[in-house]
Amino acid sequence: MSPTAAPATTDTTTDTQSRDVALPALDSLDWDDLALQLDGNGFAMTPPLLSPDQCRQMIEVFDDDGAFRSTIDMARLSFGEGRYRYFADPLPPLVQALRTRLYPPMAAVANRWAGVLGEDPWPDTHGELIEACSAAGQHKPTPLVLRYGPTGYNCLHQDVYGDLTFPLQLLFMLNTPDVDFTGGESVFVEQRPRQQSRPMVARPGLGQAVIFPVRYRPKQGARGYHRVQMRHGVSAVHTGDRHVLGVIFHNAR
Ligand SMILES: O=C(O)CCC(=O)C(=O)O
Ligand SMILES: [Fe+2]
Repeated sequence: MSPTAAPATTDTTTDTQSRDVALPALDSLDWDDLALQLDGNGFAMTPPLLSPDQCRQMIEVFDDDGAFRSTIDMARLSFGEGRYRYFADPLPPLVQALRTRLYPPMAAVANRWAGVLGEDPWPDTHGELIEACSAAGQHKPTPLVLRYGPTGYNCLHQDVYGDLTFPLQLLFMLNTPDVDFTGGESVFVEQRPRQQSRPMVARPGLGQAVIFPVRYRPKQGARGYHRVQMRHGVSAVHTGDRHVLGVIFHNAR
């Protein structure tokens, strides 16, 4: 570090490092197309956003105990089969960069949704969202890495961690489907009011992300907009290992 550099606090160190993370595909994301996918199907698939190297780094960090604040054995809690680990603060620069750089365009979608549903608007920056989380007693980071081996799966759920729930989240595929693993589809079930539920499946490739609602999204009906609930999970992995990076924007209690 140069002698003129500002004194390092954990936060500024992470922010400085995260500004240097190369994520060129983020800048050319077509948010109009992603919003159309979200409004039409309830989820949106991006082009590859992470490089194969970045995917490998995120898989390797899974075995670094010091990087995580908590580890969940899914079978023990009847959540499914596999393990996931929540990152500790300070987040790895890549994860911090994804959270801060993806938040503003996601907040634009979230604010359009809030508008039609008559809900309060979301702040423009992720820093402000994290301050609002702190004020609500939600201090713990929620980004996580999940590892499923053969027979591993994840029951349908919603990632709610307190009163404050930012309405959109992402998952990043860290392996190559049909090469590193088989099975293990991302599953979404949309629960429509007074109607049967709609199942959907996504198969993101290496480095691709899926954007989806944490709890619900607005859908236009005959009498204006209503909320359509969504849950997500993973079908059984048949062979190999499947790793995913989950980016949730709100913090946890
Ligand atoms: O492994 C998956 O595809 C789902 C991960 C998940 O539940 C999440 O990222 O919140
Ligand atoms: Fe989840």
